Amino acid sequence: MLRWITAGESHGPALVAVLEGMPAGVEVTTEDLVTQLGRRRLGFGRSPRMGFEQDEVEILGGVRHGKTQGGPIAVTIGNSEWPKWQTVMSADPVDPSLLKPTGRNEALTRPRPGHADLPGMQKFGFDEARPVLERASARETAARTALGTVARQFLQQLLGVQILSHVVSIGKAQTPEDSALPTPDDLPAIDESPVRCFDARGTEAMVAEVEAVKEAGDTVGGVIEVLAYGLPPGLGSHVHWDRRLDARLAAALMGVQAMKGVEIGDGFTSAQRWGSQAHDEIDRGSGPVGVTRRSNRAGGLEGGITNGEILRARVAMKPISTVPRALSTVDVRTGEPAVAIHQRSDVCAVPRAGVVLESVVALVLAEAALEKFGGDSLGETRRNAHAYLKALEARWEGL
Ligand SMILES: Cc1cc2nc3c(=O)[nH]c(=O)nc-3n(C[C@H](O)[C@H](O)[C@H](O)COP(=O)(O)O)c2cc1C
Ligand SMILES: C=C(O[C@@H]1CC(C(=O)O)=C[C@@H](OP(=O)(O)O)[C@H]1O)C(=O)O
Repeated sequence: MLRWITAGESHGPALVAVLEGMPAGVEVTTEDLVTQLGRRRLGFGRSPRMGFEQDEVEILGGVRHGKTQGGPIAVTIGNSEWPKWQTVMSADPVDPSLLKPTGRNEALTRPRPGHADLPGMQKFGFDEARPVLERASARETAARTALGTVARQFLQQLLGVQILSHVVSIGKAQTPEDSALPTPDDLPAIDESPVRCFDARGTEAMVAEVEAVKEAGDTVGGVIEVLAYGLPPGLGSHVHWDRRLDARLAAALMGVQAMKGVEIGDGFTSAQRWGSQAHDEIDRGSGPVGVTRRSNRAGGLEGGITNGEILRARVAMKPISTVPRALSTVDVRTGEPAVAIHQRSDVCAVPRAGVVLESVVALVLAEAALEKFGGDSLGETRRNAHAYLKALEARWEGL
């Protein structure tokens, strides 16, 4: 069983993350984490905070001399902005005279439509939004990105699995329909693109969209596609709803702040097709286990089980709810109409959300791989995986 948990607030001293159940012997370094966290800070439309805040990553446990040890892996990501927030976010009681109701101390009583502010205040009985937004904030995604990096390393070292993502659309600006699917060879191009879009035609239109939105004092969402190459058939299971890998991927993807829709493979388009045009016909072929598909409309999953094709999941991200041209709300202190809180925010976080989605997919796939193959060390898991793949191939011998 693989388990992951995070703690920490957006403006607290640090985020904390623990990954339990990773076998020993997986190569991972602080530098690997820094690389993925760096990708999360990039992208056109990002918040000013991404420009000045640093992710101060430290591996506190579970890794020694660049290899996992089999115990829980503990990571902290310090918030370099913490000194400015020490009083507001102090864990211990502070002298009330230090909490003058100005600047950072101002009570956040004008909840933002679309953020967790109002339902969080109602649920927990808070009279302002600070305690809600601190934990709802997508700052937390840095912690999942760090843990996802360990999962990504494991999958890569186990079976050469590669996980990547690209931006399919921002607002109405999209990658042309006939664009080829990006492959691991395209990774540098995707990472260097301002919107991490594979197709240059799409990139230009998307940059223009973000610029127009910014100019209008608005925000915009979009669609990101996550791809996993090199997965074997047989991860996940059809036998029960909570073992189905499509269900587990959807939960993990929707568990990322602001994600409002998940589509596996051709998902919604398939609902408009007839069956003969919706499925992936099977051939004997040169694939690693003796069969291939004529298409991949299912996105690599049938019956909640990987089928050996490329895994494809598309995720819809809503526009950021901290809209500069502030939206109408009610001040919960006075009951009067008001404009919602706004200090700063991302105009569009779609490009930088891609690495977060890749990371949660990596965690779910690593968990599914460990269920299938077991093992306390990478070597053992790998031996088990290779024996399984050999047996699948042997199925066709003499036929
Ligand atoms: C990478 C990333 C960056 C985000 N940046 C912001 C932001 O700057 N301002 C904001 O209001 N929401 C931002 N969000 C979205 C909020 O965290 C999210 O809308 C909020 O927690 C409410 O959750 P929900 O949208 O899932 O309902 C971001 C989300 C992600 C994934
Ligand atoms: C800090 C990060 O994202 C933050 C996510 C976020 C939100 O409401 O989700 C709001 C913004 O923070 P602030 O309100 O302090 O400007 C983003 O910058 C990060 O991703 O590291």
